[in-house]
Amino acid sequence: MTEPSTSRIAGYLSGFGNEFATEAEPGTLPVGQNSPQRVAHGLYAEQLSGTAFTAPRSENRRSWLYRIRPAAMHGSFEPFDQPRFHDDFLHGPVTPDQLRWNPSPLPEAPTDFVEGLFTVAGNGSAGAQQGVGIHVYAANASMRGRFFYSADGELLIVPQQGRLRIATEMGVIEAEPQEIAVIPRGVRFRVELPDGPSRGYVCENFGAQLRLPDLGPIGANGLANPRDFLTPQAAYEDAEGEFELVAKFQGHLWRARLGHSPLDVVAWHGNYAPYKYDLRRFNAIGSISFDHPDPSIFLVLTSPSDTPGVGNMDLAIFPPRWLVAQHTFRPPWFHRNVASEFMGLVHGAYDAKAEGFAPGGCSLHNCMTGHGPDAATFEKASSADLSKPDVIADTMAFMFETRAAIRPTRQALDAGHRQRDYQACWAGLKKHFAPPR
Ligand SMILES: O=C(O)Cc1cc(O)ccc1O
Ligand SMILES: [Fe+2]
Repeated sequence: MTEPSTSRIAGYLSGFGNEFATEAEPGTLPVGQNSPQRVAHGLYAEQLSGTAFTAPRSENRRSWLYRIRPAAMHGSFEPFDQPRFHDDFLHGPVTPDQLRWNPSPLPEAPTDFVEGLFTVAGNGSAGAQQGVGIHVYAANASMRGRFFYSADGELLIVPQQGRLRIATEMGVIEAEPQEIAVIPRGVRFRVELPDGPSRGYVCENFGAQLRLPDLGPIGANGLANPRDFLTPQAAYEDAEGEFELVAKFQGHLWRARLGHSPLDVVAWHGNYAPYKYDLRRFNAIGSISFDHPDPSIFLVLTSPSDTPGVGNMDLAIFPPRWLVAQHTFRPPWFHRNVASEFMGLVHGAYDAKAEGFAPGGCSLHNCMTGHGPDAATFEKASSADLSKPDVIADTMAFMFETRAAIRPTRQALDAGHRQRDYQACWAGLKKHFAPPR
């Protein structure tokens, strides 16, 4: 069986959540209607909804796909054995410890994206339509003859090492480290690894779809700007053969036989589609007077919960920036938060941790668990010369922040690459207290 390649890869369509219209063959999209008696070029029309039909117009997401064969055509599903990727967060012990992991080891045996997913933590469930699954992937092979979708949540993919070529039903996304890609719930795709061994993070969002946050007093521009979000143009493959469709459904993986490539959408229109965003485009806003601002200033995307202002899940990043605050401890302060924080490092070093937090690693600081700068960072920043600005260059850390506690999985707690001595990074903080006489 030869692997099909997408027939046409054009550029991207720009904007967040737009009503896009794109066709890989001219004259495919019906004019003035969605479902004509016969679709042009002998295609099938199919609607893919991402919100309830009756969701308010501002929230409503759906697309119309014009494809060679409908998505209904596949064999029956049977369990697919990949036990490292799941959403069983309820059975592991939940510790209030600060937790940190070294970068996930890259595999030696051939391992594709689906096989290389490893669930680290999460909360909520697909059934409850709230919470997140937090996974890392470490893979060295392109998916061959295999396609995947999650019916449980949209997938926010954060590559850390190696580019991803994500061929989806709606077109091809190429995402490199320092970019993110979001694949909506249900959209089928194949991940190819043009750089070989690759690693990254995935947040599977069971709640409301990610969106740009309101900007409040920041104004009409800033943080992540809508036009920097890129959605692929339609691209299709017309291939028959022995293929496999892997689905994540209610926390479990399933496989079904397919006699054709499901990436056979010749044209589509709508506002439910994958997208990518280059985190280096983020317009960081920070303190130009004093004090370190709350990390909400670094919000890229948010999945709202049913409580206004409280995210089911937020994506924040810590990009390169200048630090100029006066009479201020410039790095992140010591803190305990009501929200729970999973962090990863895509590139460089993170300003609160002098060592130990390596690119490809991750940390988890749960609700009300104390954390902050390590001892070396504290000593350095406490005596830094504030008459000069500091530049934080060559760095890209991120945080998945959730309202519910993030429950680590048993396999993550037991993993050889967990740093069992993580707390030691604060052990050297000296007692400086000198009471006034
Ligand atoms: O814990 C962390 O390092 C993340 C973080 C960064 C910051 O600048 C302020 C608060 C916060 O939780
Ligand atoms: Fe924090």
